[in-house]
Amino acid sequence: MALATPLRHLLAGQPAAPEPTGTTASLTTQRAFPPHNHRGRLRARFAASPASPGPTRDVATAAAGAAGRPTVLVTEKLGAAGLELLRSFANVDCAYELTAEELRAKVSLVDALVVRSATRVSREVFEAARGRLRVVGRAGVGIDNVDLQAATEAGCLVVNAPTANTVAAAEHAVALLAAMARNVAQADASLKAGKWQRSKFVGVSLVGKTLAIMGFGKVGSEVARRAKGLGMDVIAHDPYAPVDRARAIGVDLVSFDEAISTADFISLHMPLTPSTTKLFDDETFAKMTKGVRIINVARGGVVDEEALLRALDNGTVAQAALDVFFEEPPPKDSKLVHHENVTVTPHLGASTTEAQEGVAIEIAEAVIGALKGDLAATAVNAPMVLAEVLSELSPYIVLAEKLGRLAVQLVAGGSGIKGVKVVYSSARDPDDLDTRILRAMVTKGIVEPISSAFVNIVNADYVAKQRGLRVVEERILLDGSPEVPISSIQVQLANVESKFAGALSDEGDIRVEGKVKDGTPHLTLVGPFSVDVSLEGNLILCRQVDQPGIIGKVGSILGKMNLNVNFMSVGRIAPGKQAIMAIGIDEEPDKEALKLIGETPSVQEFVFLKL
Ligand SMILES: NC(=O)c1ccc[n+]([C@@H]2O[C@H](COP(=O)([O-])OP(=O)(O)OC[C@H]3O[C@@H](n4cnc5c(N)ncnc54)[C@H](O)[C@@H]3O)[C@@H](O)[C@H]2O)c1
Ligand SMILES: O=C(O)[C@H](O)COP(=O)(O)O
Repeated sequence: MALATPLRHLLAGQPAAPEPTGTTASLTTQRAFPPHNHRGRLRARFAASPASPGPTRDVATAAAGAAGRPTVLVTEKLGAAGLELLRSFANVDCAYELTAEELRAKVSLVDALVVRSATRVSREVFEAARGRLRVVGRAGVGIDNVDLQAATEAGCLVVNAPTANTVAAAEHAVALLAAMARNVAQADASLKAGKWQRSKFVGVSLVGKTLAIMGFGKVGSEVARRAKGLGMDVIAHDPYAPVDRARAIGVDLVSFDEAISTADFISLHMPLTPSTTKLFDDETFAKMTKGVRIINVARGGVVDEEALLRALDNGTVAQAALDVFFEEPPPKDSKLVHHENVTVTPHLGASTTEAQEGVAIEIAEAVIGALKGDLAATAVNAPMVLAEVLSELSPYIVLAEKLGRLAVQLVAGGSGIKGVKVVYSSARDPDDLDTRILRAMVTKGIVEPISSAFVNIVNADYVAKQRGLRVVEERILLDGSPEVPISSIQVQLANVESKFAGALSDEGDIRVEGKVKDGTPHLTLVGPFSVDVSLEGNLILCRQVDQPGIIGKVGSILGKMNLNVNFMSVGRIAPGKQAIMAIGIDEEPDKEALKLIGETPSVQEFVFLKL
C-alpha cells in the first residue's frame, strides 16, 4: 500500500506522464476558491508529529540514507552548527561570491539553495534550475532578494529564518541610535587621526525624546522595548500591527504623518515591498521636524537616498545612521556614505555570533524539513499547515490526487475541461477542516496526466489559474462524529464528454467519489454507480447489463493473461439493469487483453485507467 509517500509528494512534483490520446489540455475559465481563514491559526506553531518527525540529526540521516542524499548549495557564509546539520542530511556545496552566471550554472545541479541577503535569486535562476530546485532557504528575514512569484511558478518552496536575528537587529538599531546621538564613529575617527575635538562632538540626549518606530513587527517592537528603557517616548506607525501588542509595551500606534512629523528620532523597521519602496522621499522628509535623526536597519530601498542626501544638506535631517543601502555594497564614492552627519555599517544588523548560529540552525531545519516533504512553518510562498493536520489528512491527500487522476482519464478527446468541483462530505465544522492541500492534490491529479507541468502544494493554485482551470470546493455537512475528518471526497468535471459514458452523472458531469477505509483510499462511486475498489495499481471499468457470468468471463481473461486482480466490485442501478464492474489489477494489461475484454458479450464499454 502506497501511503508512506504523500507528504514528500506535496512538495516534490514528479515528472508528468505522457499526454494520453483522447484527453485534452484545453482547460477553461478561471479559478474560484473560497477563502480560508486558517492562516493565523496555522502559523502559531509547526509541531513535528510522529508521522512527520522533526529534523533531528538521527532522523535526518536516516531519511537521507533511505532516499539518496540531496544536494544543497550554500552561497553565503552560514553558522557552523547549521552547516553541520545540513551536512548530516545532504551533500553541501559551499560556493561564496558567485557571479549571477556561476549561480545559474550551478543551480540546476542542486535540490536546495541557501542564501543570505547578498545573493539575488532571480527569475533567471529559477529558469536555470529547470525544475530540480525544490527549496530556497533564506538564512534571515528579508526575502526581497528572492523572486517569490518566479519561485511559486517553478513550484519551488521558499523558507526563511524569521526569528533568530530579531534581537541582533534590534540591538544594532539601538547601538546606531546611541552612537549617532553621541557622534561615536566621528569622534573615534577624529581621535585616531590625532585630533582632540571635544567641542565639535557635543551630542544630543535620548531621554525624554520621541522615537517613532516605522514598522512595529518583530524588530520594531524589540527596539521599542529597549528605547523605553532608555527613557524615550515611543510611538509607532504600522497599518497592520495589533493595537494590543503596542499597548502592552506602552507604545501608541499613530498615523504615518503624525509619526514622522512629531518624532525627534525615526527608526525604520518595515519590509521592502512595492508599497514601501522609496517611501521616504522628498515629500516625506519635508513633513519631518527640522533636525530629526533617522536610523535604518531595515532595507536601503525604503529610502530615496538622493532625497535623504538633500534633507541632510538642507538640515531637515540632522543625522542619519544607516546599516542598509539601496545598492550593497554602495558605490565607493557614495556621498551619503561619506557625509559627515551619517554613520554607516555594512549591513551588520544580523551579524552577531549568536544570531548567525541561530539563523543557520533555523534555516537548516526548515530546508531539511522541506526536502523531506514536510511543509515548513516558515514557508513564505505556500500554505502553512500543522504537522498534525498533515498527518491526519495524509490518506485523504492520496485519495484526492487519485480521484483527480481518475477523473481526467475519463474525459473524451477534444471536449476540454470546463470546471472542477470538489465536494467534501464531513461531520466536522468547516472551520476545522483545512482543505487547501486536498484541493492542490486534486489539481495535481488532473493537470499532470495531461501536461508537462508538475504540480505541488506551492504552485497548484498558480498552475490551475494559468490553465484557466476553475476549481471550486463545496462542503456537505453530515450528522455524526467529527472524529473522522472526511467521509468522502467527490470530484466532478462539468460540461465534458466522457470516453466512458457510465461515469457521467444524471447532470452530465464526470463524477467519481472515494472514501478512506482502514487508511486506504477506495473508489466508491462512478457516475451514478456505487462500487468499492481499493485505489491501488490500475483499474478497469466495464459497463454491462447486469446478468450472471460476466464477472467470471472477464476474470478468466485476466487470469489467462497472468494479470493479478487485487480487487473487484460490481455496482448496479437495479437487478438486470445497467451495472459497472470495477477491477483493480496490479499490472498493466497489454492490448490483447484489453481487446478480449472489449469483445466479451454484454460488455457495452470499458476503460483502462492508471492510478
Ligand atoms: N539590517 C539587518 O541585518 C536586518 C536584520 C533583521 C531584519 N532586517 C529587516 O528589518 C525589517 C523588519 O524585520 P522584522 O523581522 O521585524 O519583520 P516583521 O515582518 O516582523 O515586521 C515588519 C513590520 O512592518 C510592517 N509594515 C509593512 N508595511 C508597512 C508600512 N507601509 N508602514 C509601516 N509598517 C509596515 C508589518 O506590518 C510588520 O509588522 C525587514 O525589512 C528585515 O529585512 C534587517
Ligand atoms: O533580513 C535579514 O535577515 C537581514 O537583513 C540580515 O541579512 P544577512 O543575512 O545578509 O545578514
